[in-house]
Amino acid sequence: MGILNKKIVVLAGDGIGPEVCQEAIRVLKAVGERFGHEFSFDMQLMGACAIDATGDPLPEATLQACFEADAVLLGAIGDPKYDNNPAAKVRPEQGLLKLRKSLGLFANIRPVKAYEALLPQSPLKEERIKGADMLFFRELTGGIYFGEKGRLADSAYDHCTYSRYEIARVAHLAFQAAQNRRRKLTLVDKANVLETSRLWREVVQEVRVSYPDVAVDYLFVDNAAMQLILNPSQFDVILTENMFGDILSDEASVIAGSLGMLPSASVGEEAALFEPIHGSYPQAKGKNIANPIAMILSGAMMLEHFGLYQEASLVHHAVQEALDKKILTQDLTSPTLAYSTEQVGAFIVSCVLGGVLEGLHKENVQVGMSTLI
Ligand SMILES: NC(=O)C1=CN([C@@H]2O[C@H](COP(=O)(O)OP(=O)(O)OC[C@H]3O[C@@H](n4cnc5c(N)ncnc54)[C@H](O)[C@@H]3O)[C@@H](O)[C@H]2O)C=CC1
Ligand SMILES: CC(C)CC(=O)C(=O)O
Ligand SMILES: [Mg+2]
Repeated sequence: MGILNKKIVVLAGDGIGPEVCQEAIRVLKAVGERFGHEFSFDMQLMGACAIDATGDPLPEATLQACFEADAVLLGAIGDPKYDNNPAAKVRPEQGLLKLRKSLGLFANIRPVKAYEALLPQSPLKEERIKGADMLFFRELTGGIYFGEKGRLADSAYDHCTYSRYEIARVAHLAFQAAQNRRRKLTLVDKANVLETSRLWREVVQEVRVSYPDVAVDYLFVDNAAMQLILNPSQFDVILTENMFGDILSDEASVIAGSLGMLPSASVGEEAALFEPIHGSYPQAKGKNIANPIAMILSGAMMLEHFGLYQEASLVHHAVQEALDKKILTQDLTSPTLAYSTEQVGAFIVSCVLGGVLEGLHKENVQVGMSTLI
């Protein structure tokens, strides 16, 4: 891969969003410096900060910039003044959902693994989580988050709908990823109760015919929530609908050691967006304590999306170095031993600038994304 010139829109958002974005940008600039790539970063408003500035959680200028970008980096959005006000009509999360829909980001890919260096920190028993390495494919633009919703006199409703097309397109991506991994796919649903889940099973049974080398199993979501903690190593690729994927991947972050460790890529036919799976963690806003690694690894997923596998691998090695040397924020260690958000970012930058390139993967090791989009 030669030298690249990429236009990246950054939606830092709310709470800890700007702090973790700053560290990811530093790391990406270090990658640019090391390899000669030109990354430009265009900061745009989305979320509560956009409501404050314009009244709109996703201003037209932001959406336009995202359409024109090579990729979008998103920190997090959300603010307690909306969370604690059920009557609010305009909310930061509406901006995020509209952005996902407008950019057609139908698949949210969330890798989860148990890092050897963090095993002792986990509240889960080491022997249970050791070696766990899974990849969530969460459908991102359908289901209950996007169905018709409303209030009647004394009740409220949120409709959940899925079409065959919506299920099949994300299922194909998940099967292709499984082919590049350990060739196992688990569909998580609630097909014993929900009609939409029965459609998911039907469509996945059709799609699987094209991937005879991938073993498929089916789990009800309640059982899956338990199996994730009991025996996470049984999972390779987990395919599921929007809300189940949202919930289960936060649960799975306990296996990785912290919600601040999990990155994600949201992809569609035309666009790609990279964001940590966590929210705006408002309690930590401005305190320089948030873990920036989920955001930095989201940047690494963006590098893979650009085909920059060696560069992404260098970032992964730099993160590994931080974990091995215990350069950790307070979610992963005791407050007295903890490093700040900026210190963790600075350490990872120094590893990117000084790390050995020999032996780094030149192919995609994380997700096989080049084959996906
Ligand atoms: N994609 C997004 O922008 C998302 C936004 N939200 C919004 O974020 C706001 C807060 O939501 P919560 O439910 O509190 O979820 P959250 O993900 O912001 O935080 C939950 C807990 O996870 C831990 N945590 C999260 N990120 C961390 C990090 N980088 N480093 C260390 N620890 C971290 C903290 O213990 C925190 O209390 C809400 O307004 C919500 O709507 C929630 C999830 C995703
Ligand atoms: C607004 C929410 C759907 C965001 C969230 O929790 C997520 O995408 O993980
Ligand atoms: Mg979530």
